[in-house]
Amino acid sequence: FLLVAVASGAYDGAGRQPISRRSFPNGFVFGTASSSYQYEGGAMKGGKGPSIWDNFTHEHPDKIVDGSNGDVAVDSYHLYKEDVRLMKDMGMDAYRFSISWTRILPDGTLRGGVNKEGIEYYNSLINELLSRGVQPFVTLFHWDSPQALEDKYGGFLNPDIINDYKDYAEVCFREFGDRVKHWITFNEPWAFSVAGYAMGVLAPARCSPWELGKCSGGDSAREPYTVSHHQLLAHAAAVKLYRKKYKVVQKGEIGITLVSSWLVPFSRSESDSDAAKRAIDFMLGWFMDPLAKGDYPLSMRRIVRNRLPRFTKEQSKLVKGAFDFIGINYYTANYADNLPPSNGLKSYNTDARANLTGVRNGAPIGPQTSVPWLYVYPRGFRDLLLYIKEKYGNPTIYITENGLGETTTNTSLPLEEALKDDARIEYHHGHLVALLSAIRDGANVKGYFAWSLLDNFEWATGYTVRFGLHFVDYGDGRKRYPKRSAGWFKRFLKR
Ligand SMILES: OC[C@@H]1[C@@H](O)[C@H](O)[C@@H](O)c2nnnn21
Repeated sequence: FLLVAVASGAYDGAGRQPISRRSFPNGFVFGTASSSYQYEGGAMKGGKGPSIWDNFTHEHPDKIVDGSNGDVAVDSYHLYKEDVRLMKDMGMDAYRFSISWTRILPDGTLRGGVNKEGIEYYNSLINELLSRGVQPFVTLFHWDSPQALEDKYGGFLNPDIINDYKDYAEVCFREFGDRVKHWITFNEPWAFSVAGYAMGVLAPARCSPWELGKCSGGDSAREPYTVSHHQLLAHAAAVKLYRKKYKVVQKGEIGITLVSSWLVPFSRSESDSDAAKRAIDFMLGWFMDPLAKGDYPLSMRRIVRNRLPRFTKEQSKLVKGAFDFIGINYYTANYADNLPPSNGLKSYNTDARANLTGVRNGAPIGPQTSVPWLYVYPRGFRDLLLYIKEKYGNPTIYITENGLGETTTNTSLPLEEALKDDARIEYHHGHLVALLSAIRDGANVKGYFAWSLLDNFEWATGYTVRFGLHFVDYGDGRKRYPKRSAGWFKRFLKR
């Protein structure tokens, strides 16, 4: 068996369970993932309008660990052909990237005009992918909403954005839908709402004054719920449009990407078990319940009460079933420790009454990493996927992100050292084994995208955290160098 495994290239000689593309069902899609603000650069080039991330990084460089921004990022705006070559060289089947709303509609609205250079850039990228046999999976919104709409009516705080988002989506369906067959409307509405409006640490950095972001404006008790509600309604409007006007001819599929950690009760007590259930409702159920059942989870209704928006009958029908697939981003797991009800200040951050921690009595839930929130816990990947299977009727799933980052402030590390990312190989191997186990137990997963093809702009930690299968030399023209993990994937993907 070992000889066969070695011969097939599956066994990488490191004592790991042999696994390769051939372990997965026929037609299973392997890819890498990226996003426009983190990769493209060309932030003011080619007719692109400013996004809230251009505004946030330039107005508040102090809120980014290294004071950096995505003006150039990893310059995929100019180097995308090299990127496609790298993913092809690994043997990847697909590439998940996002379109910048303001590269298509610079002031966010159709009335403001379509930017032809933006259309041209994405046509070039899509055509380059297809010419190399790589399928495009396109995310329409990965947090970089138009600054003009923020200024005009408060962005996602205002229901007006639903129509502007639908118009933007239609331009993309019309211009690219003949070649793009997999659409993701939103990336992680949870992260956009919580980091942007409850904690206030990511754009547009709104929150109650006592919260982490020490924001100048916002309300952590209400705005996260309003913004999530509008993302769900905008998502449903785009799905309805795609199904009504484009799906029959273009024959593509459309879904949404959600993120969830796996939550393990801190103790065997019933209160901690309930805390874990509440915590997953407040992170995943917030979106999966409306999409699968037409309303928010009962646990949220009971706690958040009149701060939680209501769906009209019409809206509930629009949202329920508004997906052909669900994208799942999985990275890590936490213990959930019950918190007693408090009469203190209200905030999304405390509503679930669950203290989330990676450590229990001094022992981490899994190996810690140099990224504070990321503990390695592949078991949670399997458990989360089987939880979704049981609770939500086994929807079709793509794993749209899974990956390991490391914090590297030491810029003088020799290049050959920087390429030795055995921990990343271990991480992906462990999670692919867990994924295979969930699939063998019936989870309906059709693909897996590693985050990320390249090191890139990691939001509030700027360029100090690297998630790439390829090292990017920020000191030398953003040159790309395959790390050991790229070589591992090449062997794993060999047909
Ligand atoms: O932090 C690493 C990555 C980010 O770079 C992605 O933009 C985001 O979709 C995400 N969600 N969870 N983890 N991630």
